[in-house]
Amino acid sequence: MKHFEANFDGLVGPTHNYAGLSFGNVASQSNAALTSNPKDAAKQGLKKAKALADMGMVQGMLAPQERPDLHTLRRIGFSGTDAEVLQKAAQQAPALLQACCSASSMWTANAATVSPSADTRDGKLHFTPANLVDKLHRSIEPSTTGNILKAIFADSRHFHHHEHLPEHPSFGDEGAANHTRLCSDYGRAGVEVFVYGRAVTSQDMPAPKKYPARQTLEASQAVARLHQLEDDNTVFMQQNPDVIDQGVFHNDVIAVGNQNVLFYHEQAFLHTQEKLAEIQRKMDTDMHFIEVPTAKVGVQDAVKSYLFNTQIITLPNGEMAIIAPTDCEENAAVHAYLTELVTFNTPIKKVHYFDVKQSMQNGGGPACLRLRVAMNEAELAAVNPNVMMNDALFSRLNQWVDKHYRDRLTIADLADPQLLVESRTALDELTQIMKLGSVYQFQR
Ligand SMILES: N=C(N)NCCC[C@H](NC(=O)CCC(=O)O)C(=O)O
Repeated sequence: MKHFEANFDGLVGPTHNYAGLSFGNVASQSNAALTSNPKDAAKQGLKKAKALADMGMVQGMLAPQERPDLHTLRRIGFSGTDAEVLQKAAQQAPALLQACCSASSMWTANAATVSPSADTRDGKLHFTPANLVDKLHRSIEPSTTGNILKAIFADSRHFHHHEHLPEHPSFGDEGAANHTRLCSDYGRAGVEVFVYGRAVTSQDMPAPKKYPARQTLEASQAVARLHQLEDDNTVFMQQNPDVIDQGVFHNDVIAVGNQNVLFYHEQAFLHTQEKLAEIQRKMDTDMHFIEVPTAKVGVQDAVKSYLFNTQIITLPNGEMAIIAPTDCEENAAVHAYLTELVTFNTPIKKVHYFDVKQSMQNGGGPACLRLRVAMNEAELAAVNPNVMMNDALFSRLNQWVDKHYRDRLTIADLADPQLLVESRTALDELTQIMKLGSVYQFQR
């Protein structure tokens, strides 16, 4: 049976904006209050997804969430008509309104952790939506994320869905952004590497001092238990707290893996050599550990350019390619490194650059925009086909964006009741295009 790694990219929602909501995420904070362009943002994402489909990759799209989130605003005490709720929230608690308007679900690397069936004891593909408790605006995503994943991966003979972890900082879970699956072949049992920022139950372990560590060891262990992984195919590594304090708020900002390649910065982890040896011991093939030294690319350049928030994909011809943001091309040190990398003796042979600047300005690169789901043919055949990227879906979604999205959005616009109407109209139509059923609160 054939096996694939599919990428499911987050479709950028109609309220994409720059509110500076993510403390510890340098781009989000430094671009706060910029005017955004939701239409461009959605189209940049669609272009990247379509380009991967055209390279022969299996590519799907995940629907955005309902924003402004009137359900949450009402839950925290704003009442009246929808327009009144928006107006009162804007006047009395603008930060809460902004949190309820973020299009942050576009970064589907944070949607869930996914374990392919080759790794799990029950032989099913497991999903656990991330609770994202560290940030208010993200903590309101997991229930709808679960609805969307269930609407796409519906067949219980193949797919096993879990509830998100308890909503407490002890179980801070950021999903696939802190999880990398390594394997010799997508269909063979691999090694699932969970990278955490702090451990709650061992207070003497190092932790960042300035910025939050969003992922806990306890959350990673809980997901590994839920997904029925064996000790022999899991590795838990700690992220270097010093790099979290330099803006590496997720591990996928400093490391990325694919099959037998782990591409990471010299300063990414703690106890690096010991942990890499454990990975190698548990793998059934030789690993390529590609370590980028600080002397070639400093942490600041890595954070600015998102060198490691790149996708490493295996093309149908077996070669690997890197999908990088154009910001990597514009940074001299990073561009020089990538140009050299493809000449090394590793499976990575090409780099493709994509303009995803609307997302990058909020700290989301190509890898943040996608959730990886390794599947076999039978599982792929059970996926809702209406979310899979092809010529028809690409042109349908571009038309949909043209019809419903604004090309300019400021923070002040978030209270505009018309934006709510536009957003709901767009999402209602999208659920019909993607045949998702009623996944949103406003449809229930
Ligand atoms: N690295 C991965 N996988 N994902 C990137 C997520 C970026 C996101 N930015 C934001 O949520 C900013 C929203 C704002 O400020 O308006 C975050 O910090 O959670």
